[in-house]
Amino acid sequence: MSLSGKVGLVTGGAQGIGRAVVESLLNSSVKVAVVDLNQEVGNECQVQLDAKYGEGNCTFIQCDITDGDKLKDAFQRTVDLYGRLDYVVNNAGINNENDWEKTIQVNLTSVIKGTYLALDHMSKEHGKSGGVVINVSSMAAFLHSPHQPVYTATKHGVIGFTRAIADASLLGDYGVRINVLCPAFVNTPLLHSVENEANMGKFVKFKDDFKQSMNKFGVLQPPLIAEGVMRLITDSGLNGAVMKITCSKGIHFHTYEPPSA
Ligand SMILES: NC(=O)C1=CN([C@@H]2O[C@H](COP(=O)(O)OP(=O)(O)OC[C@H]3O[C@@H](n4cnc5c(N)ncnc54)[C@H](O)[C@@H]3O)[C@@H](O)[C@H]2O)C=CC1
Ligand SMILES: CCCCCC(=O)/C=C/[C@H]1[C@H](O)CC(=O)[C@@H]1CCCCCCC(=O)O
Repeated sequence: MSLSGKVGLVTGGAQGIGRAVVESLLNSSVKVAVVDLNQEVGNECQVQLDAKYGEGNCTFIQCDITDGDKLKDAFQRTVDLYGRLDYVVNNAGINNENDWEKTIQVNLTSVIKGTYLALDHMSKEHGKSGGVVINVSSMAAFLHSPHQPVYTATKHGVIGFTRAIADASLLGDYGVRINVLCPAFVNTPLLHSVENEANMGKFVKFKDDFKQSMNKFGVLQPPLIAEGVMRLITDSGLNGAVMKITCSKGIHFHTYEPPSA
């Protein structure tokens, strides 16, 4: 399936999982907007991606996704620059049990806003030609973590929201497939935040337990997560899917029992 000529937007795309996703999209000839808070890492990312993939294929847009107006502008700038929008990956996330309200804003509220903005630009309801949204949750949504109660809550929320809006898209014939991705531990800068009291708050005292869990379950590399994202984009049968990625089982899907009367 050729993705050439398509346009993607990835939040938190300047490093970690988001950066790997951006590179997979560029490798498939998709033009990409890299939306990220971090100006310095974003500039560095732009220079490296221009050198590797050629200028004009991606653009870094500095944006705090918790600022609704700025997020709206980032979407509009992407469409103004590349003429359309086909794929949105709501990936940016933080781990901060101290400032837990911020964690809810970044990990859940902004994912909801990003999904609604994606629909504004892609839904047939608005005369657009459809697309795919992928929201990044975590295996923390399945294995409740004593180190991260609010992080865990946000990741549960992302799954609930995504499954419900995916059903709405199907019922309303929006032409947009909306899926959720739940990785286990991934080797990115986020994982190092487990050491910091500033991030973990009073739960920092459980950091050894957290590290034991990483040793037990293993740590994935970002390109495998990007492979999962590409599958969610290219498999036209997937809507409301909950993809899990773990060391033990690789890429697989969560199945839910059908509701009984
Ligand atoms: N690393 C891991 O073990 C796992 C990560 N995840 C999820 O994957 C996603 C990506 O995480 P990583 O790549 O590991 O993290 P990371 O910390 O390496 O990268 C996150 C990126 O998001 C950006 N960002 C943070 N707050 C932002 C804001 N307000 N506005 C715009 N950009 C912002 C950062 O500047 C950074 O470039 C997150 O949603 C995370 O919860 C899920 C499961 C495991
Ligand atoms: C320092 C914060 C990084 C947060 C990254 C993340 O989302 C981690 C999630 C783990 C959470 O801390 C505890 C968990 O349950 C999550 C990962 C669990 C991996 C289970 C793998 C199971 C399997 O291999 O079958």
